[in-house]
Amino acid sequence: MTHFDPKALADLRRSIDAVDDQVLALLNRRAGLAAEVGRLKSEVAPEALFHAPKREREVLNRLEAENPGPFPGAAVRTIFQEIMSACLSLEKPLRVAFLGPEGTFTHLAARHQFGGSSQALPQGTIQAVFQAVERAHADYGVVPVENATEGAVDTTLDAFLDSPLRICAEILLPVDQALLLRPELELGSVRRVYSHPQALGQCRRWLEAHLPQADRIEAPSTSEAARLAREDAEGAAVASELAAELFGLRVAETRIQDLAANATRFVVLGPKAAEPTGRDRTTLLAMAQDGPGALLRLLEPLARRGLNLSRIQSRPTRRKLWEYAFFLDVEGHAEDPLMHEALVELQSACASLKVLGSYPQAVMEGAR
Ligand SMILES: O=C(O)C(=O)C[C@]1(C(=O)O)C=C[C@@H](O)C=C1
Repeated sequence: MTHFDPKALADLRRSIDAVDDQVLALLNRRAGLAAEVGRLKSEVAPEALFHAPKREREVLNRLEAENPGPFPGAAVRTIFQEIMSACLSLEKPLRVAFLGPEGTFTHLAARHQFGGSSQALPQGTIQAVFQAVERAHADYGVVPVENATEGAVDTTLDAFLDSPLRICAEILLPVDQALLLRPELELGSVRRVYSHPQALGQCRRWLEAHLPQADRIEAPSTSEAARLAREDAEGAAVASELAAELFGLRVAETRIQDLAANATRFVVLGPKAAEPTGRDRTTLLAMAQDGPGALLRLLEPLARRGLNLSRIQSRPTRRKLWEYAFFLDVEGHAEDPLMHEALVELQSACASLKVLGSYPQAVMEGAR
């Protein structure tokens, strides 16, 4: 065994301190430059959104590609996302509405996309997130749209039917559900399990096996479920580990979802369309014309051009009996020539067609 040398450790830590001082000085120099960018922008358009997602993507891609290591590439992205979020807060803080309360998976997704220095505006419902952006109380909104186990989030799809908002980004996050209990409570004494219906669905088998005696009680969000469990002497919640921390609960079991690789896809509602990146996705909202072959006429213009349809979902329009709206996710950007051609053709094949947005395809966090 080698001899532990406390002096060598102290020396190394002193060297780390010196490097940290340099990192801090450089961060402040960077913040000064960003503040100058902010002043420049406010001279041109004081009311404009200062957030520049394309520039952020370029910065992250360049730094990750040029990173010689040993500093981990994924950490380069996370840290520089935070640095840019902090720099932007000096220019003009970004207001981000999301399905709250704080601690939901949607909150995690919003932080992942916009960093911790953005202003978090938790909303009670998915509809309220849409309204916050529509009324310009928020610059962006983050809502869940699809889960790997449970499928579509119908409330989000329905909100698009009545909203002028567009999708400007998507976020893909692994979702690990945990069973949270009051610190003194044992699993056998639980009588009620609170959670969002989607989360209860994701953990159906685990709950049947381990808590057959408990009633399932639906809550508007996983964090709200954690708050309810905190107030119920015989209650538990299915929520994130972050919610346990925020609401003073104990994590009785982690990763209780039926599908180990559970993930949720979120979309970002925003004011501006995203520019093409070469690896994009387009979401369309189409009302098919009534009559035989209507769905075929919707798909054919895409298939003929080899455009990959990654998802199709239908929802009743609630305007007319048996009338359906189709949500289509197609790989590519609306400005790509082939996609553009297909959209023109689709326009005449549908009763109505709306491009909900073209945006960069998300890569699962931690899988870059
Ligand atoms: O380059 C800009 O436009 C900036 O505002 C600077 C900066 C940055 O910190 O690098 C900050 C926020 C933007 O979203 C993009 C980049």
